[in-house]
Amino acid sequence: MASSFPLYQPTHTIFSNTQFKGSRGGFFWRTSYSFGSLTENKARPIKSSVATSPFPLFQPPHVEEESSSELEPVDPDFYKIGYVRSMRAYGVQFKEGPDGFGVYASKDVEPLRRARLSTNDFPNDEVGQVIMEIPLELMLTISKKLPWMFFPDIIPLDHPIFDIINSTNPETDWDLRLACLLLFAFDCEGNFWQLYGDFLPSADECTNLLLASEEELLELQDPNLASTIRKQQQRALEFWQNNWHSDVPLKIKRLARDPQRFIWAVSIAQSRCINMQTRIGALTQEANMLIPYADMLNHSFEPNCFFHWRFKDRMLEVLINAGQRIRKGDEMTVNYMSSQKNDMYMQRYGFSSPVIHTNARKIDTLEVSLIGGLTATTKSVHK
Ligand SMILES: C[S@@+](CC[C@H](N)C(=O)[O-])C[C@H]1O[C@@H](n2cnc3c(N)ncnc32)[C@H](O)[C@@H]1O
Repeated sequence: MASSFPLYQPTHTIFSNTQFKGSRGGFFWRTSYSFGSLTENKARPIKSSVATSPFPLFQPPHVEEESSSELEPVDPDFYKIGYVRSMRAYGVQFKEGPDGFGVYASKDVEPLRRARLSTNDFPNDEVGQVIMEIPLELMLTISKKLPWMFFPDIIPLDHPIFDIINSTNPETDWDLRLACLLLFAFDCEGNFWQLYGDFLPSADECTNLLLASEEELLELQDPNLASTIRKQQQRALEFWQNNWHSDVPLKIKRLARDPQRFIWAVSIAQSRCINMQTRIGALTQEANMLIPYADMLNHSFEPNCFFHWRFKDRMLEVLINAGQRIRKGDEMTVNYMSSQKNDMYMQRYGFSSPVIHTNARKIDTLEVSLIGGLTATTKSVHK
């Protein structure tokens, strides 16, 4: 145990006022991302002014005139790496702004008259209501209950990371488990996450409070929250110390050579995990998932989008709420955790909102899962 271990100090954090006004009226504890900053965890490429050769099969959505100078279109490679693996994005662009990456409408969308629960029922002319489709193969998924399962099946049976994951409690240690999977995926030659990792927030960009220094925690207005975070930092550190000690084989060692790398992976898991019930064959199970592209959606208590798991072909789809009118340039948002307290948002995502809204529209929301992360919902709207 090394409780005095100095946690990673962000290089450019300005924290004197503890919490900062976010662009959506909420507050977050760090300054907004610095565009193009170089850090130990790879900086996220931003729009390059140099023309890139067009991708032969799919073109990233045409970059329209910016509605706000604050938003930077993301590097075309961000689309390409997903498109070649059957990710699809319709009528939206990914852009980088004050809250990091976000998803924005690239065209107006008129409201649908009625909601549908499955895009399998969608006639072609209504497919525009789906803004993203992400295949299971791209996700990092681990079941919440024993016997645990993960997908895709990237870990060889005899790999020691198996034992490390098996030593965890599936219900409470989902973040440690996902962090292990993520670090393993980064180490797998040719794995999609090696490429997608370039677009994840680095340690000094990620706003999850696990990455806060002691100095920063002392400035938090809520001492209980600070103490919760200290315990979580300690838990992650102890996990790394127990499993990444000097005798472990190189194939484990190289996944997280220092605790900062592991704690960064845990903070990515905490701030980007989506909980869903998935059905693979006859087996239905609750899973914690890192879902590329969908994890770029920012939060709103009045979201215009929601997630839907399409059982038939194992796709996550992101749909626009039926009845919702979208204007070109609007940000597409989901509700991360309805009915959760603000300190949970601060802890997990690094921002809080002055008001937690209940949705005023007449919507039935069936929450597939409520605990610990972005929640997949299916909705039906009353006429
Ligand atoms: C699931 S990620 C969303 C994508 C993220 N913006 C990015 O750049 O990767 C969650 C993180 O986005 C940011 N975020 C999402 N919604 C926000 C909001 N309403 N206000 C401020 N920050 C938000 C926070 O940094 C949060 O930890």
